[in-house]
Amino acid sequence: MKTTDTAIILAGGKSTRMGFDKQLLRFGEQPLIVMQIEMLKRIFQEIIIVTNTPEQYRHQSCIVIEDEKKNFGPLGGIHAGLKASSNQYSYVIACDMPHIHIEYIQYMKTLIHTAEKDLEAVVTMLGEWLEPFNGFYGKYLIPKIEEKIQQKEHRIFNLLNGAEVLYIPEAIARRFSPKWEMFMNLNTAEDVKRYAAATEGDRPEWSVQKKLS
Ligand SMILES: Nc1nc2c(ncn2[C@@H]2O[C@H](COP(=O)(O)OP(=O)(O)OP(=O)(O)O)[C@@H](O)[C@H]2O)c(=O)[nH]1
Repeated sequence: MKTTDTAIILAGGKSTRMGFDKQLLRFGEQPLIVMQIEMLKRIFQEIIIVTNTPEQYRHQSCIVIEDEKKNFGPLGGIHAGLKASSNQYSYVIACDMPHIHIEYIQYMKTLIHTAEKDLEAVVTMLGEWLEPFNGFYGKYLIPKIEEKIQQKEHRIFNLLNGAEVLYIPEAIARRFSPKWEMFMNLNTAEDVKRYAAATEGDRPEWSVQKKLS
């Protein structure tokens, strides 16, 4: 039985380029990560946040965990999230991605459910480049991630290289998100300013919270 009802939000990064903890980025009344949680709850029964600061989420009805393998970047977060997931496949997104595309997520779920093979991941290509987030990862990958971590290999690209992956071509993904917004992430304060300026009118002003709760 292929189950796809978990979303994992990766929020355990160092935010070095941003200069402040990305988990605290706020647009108007709500932190971005809380907006993500609300949106993802529409289509997922289980939400898992993988963070270094679990105490900040005590008011959220989510599963909140820390990396088991620390300092392995997003791969460590995916590993902890997949282990905690009660579904065979989990959707994975970074906490700095403001555009969640529900139809695209549903499309990927359908690909998993209708695939003849047992896939290990569904991710999208941008030309030759892999988009590691806004994709699905299967529990089958847990031992492979552990092997990579043991080899001190952090790159998601190299993990997927040896796995049964369905790569969605760019042209198909662009039918859903012509300007590629659904893969956009905010790495620097400049990115945030640019994004806020581009969405002026749609998004309330941005700020940084002191803490989430
Ligand atoms: N759980 C977990 N999440 C991580 C880890 N490293 C990065 N992430 C998350 O993965 C996503 C992409 O991270 P990056 O932007 O590449 O890294 P970052 O540490 O947040 O930022 P920089 O320090 O500027 O590279 C973000 O949502 C991060 O919070 C980690 O070690 N553990």
